[in-house]
Amino acid sequence: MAQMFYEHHADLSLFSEKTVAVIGYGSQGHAQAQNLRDSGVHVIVGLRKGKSWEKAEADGFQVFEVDEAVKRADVVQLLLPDELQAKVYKEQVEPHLKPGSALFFSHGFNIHFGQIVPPEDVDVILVAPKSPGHLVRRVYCEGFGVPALIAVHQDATGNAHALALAYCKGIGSTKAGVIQTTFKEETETDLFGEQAVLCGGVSQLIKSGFETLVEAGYQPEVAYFECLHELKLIVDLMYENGLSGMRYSISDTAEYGDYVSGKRVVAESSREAMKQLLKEIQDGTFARRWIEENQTGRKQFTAMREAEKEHEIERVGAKLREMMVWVSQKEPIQQ
Ligand SMILES: NC(=O)C1=CN([C@@H]2O[C@H](COP(=O)(O)OP(=O)(O)OC[C@H]3O[C@@H](n4cnc5c(N)ncnc54)[C@H](OP(=O)(O)O)[C@@H]3O)[C@@H](O)[C@H]2O)C=CC1
Ligand SMILES: CC[C@](O)(C(C)=O)C(=O)O
Ligand SMILES: [Mg+2]
Ligand SMILES: [Mg+2]
Repeated sequence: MAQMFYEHHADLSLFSEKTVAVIGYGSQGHAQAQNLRDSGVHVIVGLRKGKSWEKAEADGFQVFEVDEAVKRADVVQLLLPDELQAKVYKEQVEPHLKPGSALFFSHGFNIHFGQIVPPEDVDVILVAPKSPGHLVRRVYCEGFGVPALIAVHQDATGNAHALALAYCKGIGSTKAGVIQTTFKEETETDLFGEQAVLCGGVSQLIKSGFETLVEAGYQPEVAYFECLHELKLIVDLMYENGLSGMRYSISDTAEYGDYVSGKRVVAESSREAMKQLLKEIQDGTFARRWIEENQTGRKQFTAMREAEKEHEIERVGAKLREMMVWVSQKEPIQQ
C-alpha cells in the first residue's frame, strides 16, 4: 500500500520565514506560484525578460532574473522546461544556491538522468503534481487540490520530507492526497503515462477513431462529438466513480461493446508496444533521444507539432467549440 499524506500531516508554518523562488512562470510555474501565495507563502518569480515576465508582473509578483531570484530565496522550485533546466541550472542557479536551502523539482527527469547534480549541502526535493498546471490552479481556486507525488533525493537539513509536505499543502495537494515515491519511480511512470496513455495513447486513439469514421463517409462534426468531445464526459464518470461507475451510466449495449471490442482495438500488440516504451524509458534511450533532439534544433519536434495542428479534427473542433460558450469562454489556457 502506498504511503499517503493528507492535510493533517503537513505543517505550512515551515514556510513562514522563507522566501520561495519559483523559476519559470509557465503551466506549472504560474499555478504553483499563485497557489502558494494564496496559501500565505512569500513567493518571488525568476525569469528571463519576455512574455512570462510580463504575465507574472501583471499577476502581482516581484520578478527577477533567475540568478537574482535564487540569491533571494531559501527555497527554489525549478519550473523551466525539462530540456532547458540543466543549462540554466549550471549557469544561473547553482552558483547562488545557499547552503541549507532547498531545490525543488516537479519532475525527476534531470536528477534521475544525471543532467543536474546539486551540491551536497542543499535539500533536493520532488513535488510532482499529477495534473496539468492550469488545472493545478483551477482546482485550487475551486477550493480543492490535485494529487501529487513527493520524493527526497538529498536530505541535507534533515527536514526535506517535512518541507515537501508543507509545499504540497501550499499548492493544495494534501487535500487530494500525496504519495511518497522516489525520483526514479516518478520519472519513469510519468514518462510512461504521458506517452502510452494520457497524451500519446489517447490522442492516437481519438485521431484513429475520427479518421476511421470520416474515411467511411460520416460527417466530421459527428465524428468529433463521438470521438473527442464525449470522451471528457465519459472520463468524468471514470474520474468520479471508476470504470464501473462509468459502466453504470452507459447503456448495456455500450457496456457489451466495451467488453468485446475494446480489447480488439487495444490488443496484445499494444501491450507489447507499451512494454517496449517502458524499457526505453528505463534504460535511458528516450531521455537520450529527447536531449539530442533539443541539441540539434528540435527539427523533428517542430515539424510534428505543426503537422498535428493542421489535422482536420482541430479545425472541426475549433468551430464546434465556438458555439459552446461554457467551453469557449472558459479562462483561456493559452499563455
Ligand atoms: N506542464 C505540466 O502540467 C507539468 C509539468 N511538469 C514539470 O514542470 C516543469 C515545468 O514545465 P512546464 O510548466 O510545462 O513549463 P512551461 O514550458 O509551461 O514553462 C516554462 C517557463 O520557463 C520560462 N523559461 C524558459 N526558458 C527560460 C530561461 N532560459 N530562463 C528563464 N525562464 C525561462 C518560460 O518563460 P518564457 O515565456 O520567457 O519562455 C516559462 O515561463 C517541468 O519539469 C515539467 O516536466 C510536471 C507536471 C505537469
Ligand atoms: C501528462 C503530461 C504531464 O506529465 C502532466 C501534465 O502531468 C506533463 O509532463 O505535462
Ligand atoms: Mg505528469
Ligand atoms: Mg510529464
